[in-house]
Amino acid sequence: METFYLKNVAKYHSLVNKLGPTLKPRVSTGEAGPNMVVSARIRTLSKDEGFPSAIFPRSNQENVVDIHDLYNHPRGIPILRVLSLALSFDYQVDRLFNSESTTEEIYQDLVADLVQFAWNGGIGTLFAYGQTGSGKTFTVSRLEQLVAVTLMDGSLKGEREVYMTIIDLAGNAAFDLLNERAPISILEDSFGVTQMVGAEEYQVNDKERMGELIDYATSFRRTASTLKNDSSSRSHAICRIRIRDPATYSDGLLYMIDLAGSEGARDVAVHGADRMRETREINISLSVLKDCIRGKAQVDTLTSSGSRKPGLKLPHIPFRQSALTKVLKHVFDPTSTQACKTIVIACVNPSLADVGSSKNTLRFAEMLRVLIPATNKTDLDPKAPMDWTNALLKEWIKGNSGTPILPNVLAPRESGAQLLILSSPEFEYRCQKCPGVRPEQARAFRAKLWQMHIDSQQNNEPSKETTRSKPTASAEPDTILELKSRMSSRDLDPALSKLPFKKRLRPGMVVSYVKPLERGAALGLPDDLKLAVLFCPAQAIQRTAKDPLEKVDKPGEIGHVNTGENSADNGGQYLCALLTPGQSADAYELSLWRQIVIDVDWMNVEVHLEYDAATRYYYISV
Ligand SMILES: Nc1ncnc2c1ncn2[C@@H]1O[C@H](COP(=O)(O)OP(=O)(O)OP(=O)(O)O)[C@@H](O)[C@H]1O
Repeated sequence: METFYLKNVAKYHSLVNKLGPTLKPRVSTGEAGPNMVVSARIRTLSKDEGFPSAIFPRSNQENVVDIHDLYNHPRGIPILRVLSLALSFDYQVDRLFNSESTTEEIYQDLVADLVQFAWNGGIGTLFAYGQTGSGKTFTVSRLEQLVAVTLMDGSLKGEREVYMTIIDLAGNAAFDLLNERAPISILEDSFGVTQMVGAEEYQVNDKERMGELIDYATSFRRTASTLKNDSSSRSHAICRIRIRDPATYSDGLLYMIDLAGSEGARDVAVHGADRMRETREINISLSVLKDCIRGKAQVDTLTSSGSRKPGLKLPHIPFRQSALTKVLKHVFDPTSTQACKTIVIACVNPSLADVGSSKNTLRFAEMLRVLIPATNKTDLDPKAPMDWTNALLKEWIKGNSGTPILPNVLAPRESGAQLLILSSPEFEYRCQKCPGVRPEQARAFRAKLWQMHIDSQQNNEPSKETTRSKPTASAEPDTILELKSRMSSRDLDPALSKLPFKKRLRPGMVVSYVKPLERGAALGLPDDLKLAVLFCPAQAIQRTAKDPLEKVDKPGEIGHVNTGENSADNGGQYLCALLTPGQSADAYELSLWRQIVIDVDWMNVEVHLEYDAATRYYYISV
């Protein structure tokens, strides 16, 4: 085929030049949601490749590209496929970067906001997807360096601690790229939290150090040569940046993922059976990823577009089906209450020789776009923010802020539900972007929205009934409400309650604890934090962090996890997550990332908590 293309380069140019500029415009049936941007980057075409460019950004319609493929007609005269199958090869994304766009432009347009979002406590995820040699590593590695600069140059407001972990996944096996590619395990603990067991996490304080770690990890990435790329990445590389706010102990997360190249069967045929199997595994994990990204976007759309109904059956998100999506559980888990934003960069090589793969990549990108249908609903409750579309929300902001909080700045595309789950630093940051808005006004405005939401849910008796219903051990939950109803910390076996609680410690149990003063001070914990959820025995996560560059052992550097140096018996310690007081009395928020090790001796008593889906808080039940 490549010979055919090369022989007909002149013919191809003349056919493309004859095409008029106006092809039938693409018509969107809705608008993109605020939490997902699907973009495409057309890589620069090197002259040495010898093929003309076959991908053409449409001049009269933004973010649409046409691919013109040459067809070897049986009568012997090559024709453009696009003429015989009009509209077959045009694709639309949310944001298109042409071959002149630099990675710096992509960063400014898409990624800078994602970094700010994670800095403010959200979960930001960036994927680079595309066939081998399409520029994924080129794009992600430069973006990582730019992220390092932003995180470390002091331009973001507030104090944060930054931690990095970099792993790669080949099939279902996982390896630590900051520890000489040592094998690690991706496990879900009994509390349902995914742990990268054995992976090291490093605190970083300057951009040089971050850059060194990124380069060090790259040198351990698994690569092999393909027809398209001399050193093709045959694994998914995941860089996780955890951004801790020491004032609140909450974590924002930024994932930057350079996916393995999707190779066609033609490319791997010359490499034998092992390579075929490897390619099959990569393609399966990419397919699961597509289902998860799409499923999550559908769930977001259904639960936040104003069309959510109680008991609504939500799409299944198969995040347990591959190691890649398991690591990203809290991005895809529909029960996650942390706000998430996702960016996909579909990378394509514009060469005519690659049209087949480019079409696949752009088709994949299009499939990830879940559009929010235009709605003219009239039955939305004006007192229930969960129901509000973006238009209603903007109206409310305009009429209620009292200060000049601009609707387009606070909620450019969000629905009411999406604004509610935005982290408070992000909410306040957006308010303060409006001239003249003070921090206390921003906080008060958020409280006003939340109060309205809580009031609206309290009037909604049937939903309360559902959320408080008895847990059942059988059958997978189908809806968010049903799932939340099982989020009680009570032991499912009432007979066990007769035993002293220290004899029946189990993951998921909530305990109150009193820490000896000097230990509390050493951990830097505020005095009011006295409830915690047990995860697992401390020895299950004990480790030391080895600095891969300086070869120095740094015990206990991971997060603020105390590895129990003062304890005589490690079996008497549990890794726990803290519960922090919420906005209303007796309400608590679960901070999954604020983990500490607690001695059993410090524990006082078991506390029963019930999750209330309406307010998204845990309440002490008597
Ligand atoms: N936008 C670009 N401008 C200039 N050169 C580029 C660009 N994108 C990629 N390249 C070059 O193309 C080659 C392949 O890029 P890269 O290794 O990033 O591809 P990849 O998609 O990560 O491939 P694989 O999946 O096989 O790892 C590299 O030599 C890279 O420098």
